[in-house]
Amino acid sequence: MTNSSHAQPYDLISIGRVGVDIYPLQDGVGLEDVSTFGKYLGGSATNVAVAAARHGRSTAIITATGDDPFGRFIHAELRRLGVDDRFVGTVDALNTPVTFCEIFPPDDFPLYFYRDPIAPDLTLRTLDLDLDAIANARIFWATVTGLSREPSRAAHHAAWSARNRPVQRRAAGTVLDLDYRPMFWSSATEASTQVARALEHVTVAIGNREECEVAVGETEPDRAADALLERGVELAVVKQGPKGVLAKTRDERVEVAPYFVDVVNGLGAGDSFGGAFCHGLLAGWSIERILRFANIAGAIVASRRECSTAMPTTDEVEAILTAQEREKLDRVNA
Ligand SMILES: Nc1ncnc2c1ncn2[C@@H]1O[C@H](COP(=O)(O)OP(=O)(O)O)[C@@H](O)[C@H]1O
Ligand SMILES: O=C(O)C[C@@H](O)[C@H](O)C(=O)COP(=O)(O)O
Repeated sequence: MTNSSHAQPYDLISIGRVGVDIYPLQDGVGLEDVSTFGKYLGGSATNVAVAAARHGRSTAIITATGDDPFGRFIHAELRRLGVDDRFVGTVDALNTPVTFCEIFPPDDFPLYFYRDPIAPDLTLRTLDLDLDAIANARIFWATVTGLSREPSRAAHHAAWSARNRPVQRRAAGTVLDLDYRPMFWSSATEASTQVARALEHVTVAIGNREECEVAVGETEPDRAADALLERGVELAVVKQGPKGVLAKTRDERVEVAPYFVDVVNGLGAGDSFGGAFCHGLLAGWSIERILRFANIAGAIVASRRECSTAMPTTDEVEAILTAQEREKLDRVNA
């Protein structure tokens, strides 16, 4: 996987989990009582690439599957959803991971990951990476799960070195999704240690309140954002599910209220938020506009069952933004 033949730098390259989400078609019951399931492309980093592709961005995912029918499904879905699959490796000896969830709206969506003995995406090595493509990508998105095991952890650090090397400082558009899934770690303390090392290399950190606690020991959004800025990131984003989102830079604080929806399945909202956030960053929007757009994109996915195929188009999000602005104007003029 060296010497990318992709002529233009990608808008977004993400690295991390891929799998098949096997989600119940019944709500409010445990997996023991579910009778039918849907099959969807999944994995947090993959979902982010799909989300950005839905906004017209050129994206690729660095990951790996097993050599099996689910692996072939993943390649086909990536291509169908507009994500370049050239950096998706195949590990013969491992199965493609599958992920089940339970759906107890509005706020309980337990996940069951089947990634034993190890997921192919955690076996990624530095020599599997196209470091030129990573260095040139306008945004490089990584998640904390990729730091949970070697050789994936070393590969992530090699990727950050490739981006930061020419000028010996953090390259713009280097994002760490604080995504913390406790089942992938021996302890929260070990995760905190690895997140601290990673935060030395990135310019943007995004996480929910629980993830901020693992990252910097804070759950209160303002304090969490401040602590992330103290670690040297330029932009810290604290997602708060149905309570909206806060972002801070050294000179700016922006908070956006939630866009209310009837929640079907909250899983994937953060990934939709992430892909939409990257679209806004690439477009050069103000932080406020980025957050308002991404907030709606996240809420839309919370109102749908699945993740990857639920990602909204730009037009869907813009239509809601326009309606919100019209309502605001009507209120002012009333
Ligand atoms: N129930 C919801 N209602 C409205 N917006 C939501 C809801 N859940 C998520 N969102 C939007 O999506 C963003 C990301 O969701 P969140 O659940 O905080 O992330 P994660 O899935 O990473 O935990 C939130 O900051 C918010 O903008
Ligand atoms: O992330 C996974 O491996 C499973 C995902 O496909 C799942 O949809 C999910 O949990 C999404 O994560 P979130 O956006 O942080 O809720």
